[in-house]
Amino acid sequence: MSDKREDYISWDEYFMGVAMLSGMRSKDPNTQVGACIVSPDHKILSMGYNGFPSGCSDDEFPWAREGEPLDNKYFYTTHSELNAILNYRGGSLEGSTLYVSLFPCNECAKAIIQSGIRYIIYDEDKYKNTPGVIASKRMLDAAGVKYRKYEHTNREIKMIL
Ligand SMILES: O=c1[nH]c(=O)n([C@H]2C[C@H](O)[C@@H](COP(=O)(O)O)O2)cc1CO
Ligand SMILES: [Zn+2]
Repeated sequence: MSDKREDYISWDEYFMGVAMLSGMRSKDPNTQVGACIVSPDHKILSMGYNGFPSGCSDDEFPWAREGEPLDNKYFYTTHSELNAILNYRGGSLEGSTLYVSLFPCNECAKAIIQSGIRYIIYDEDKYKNTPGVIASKRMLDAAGVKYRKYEHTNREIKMIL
């Protein structure tokens, strides 16, 4: 008879939890996105969140959503998924799974496909009606990258840090 704990978190809760924790590092005042890439044997390979590239100061580059292209964030932010892919220095991401708190855009979809990620588990899909996300799904479908929505369990996790 085993004395194993029964209320441990599931793989999905674990990896989406890590993705969400990573997103908490984002300085974006409007949307914080986190990503976690996992190997087929459940090992975390990489993590990322949305932010400016190294050397581009969060205090000097703009976080605005509006204004001239050079004066808002969109030219400058690296998306969480791309950061997670680029943060991986170990070799191949072939066959891996991406947990991400927001459905990947078309630019990230290209990087996901080309890096060999085969599965996506996403939480929010708040830009689903935008051309970027429609194009993303079109490419992911064509390339055979599977995606599914994360199912919330409503488990509350409290950490005192
Ligand atoms: O897939 C994504 N991954 C990702 O990290 N982002 C980032 C870029 C921006 O910093 C922010 C989106 O900003 P906003 O929601 O204010 O337009 O989220 C945005 C997307 C778009 O789907
Ligand atoms: Zn993106």
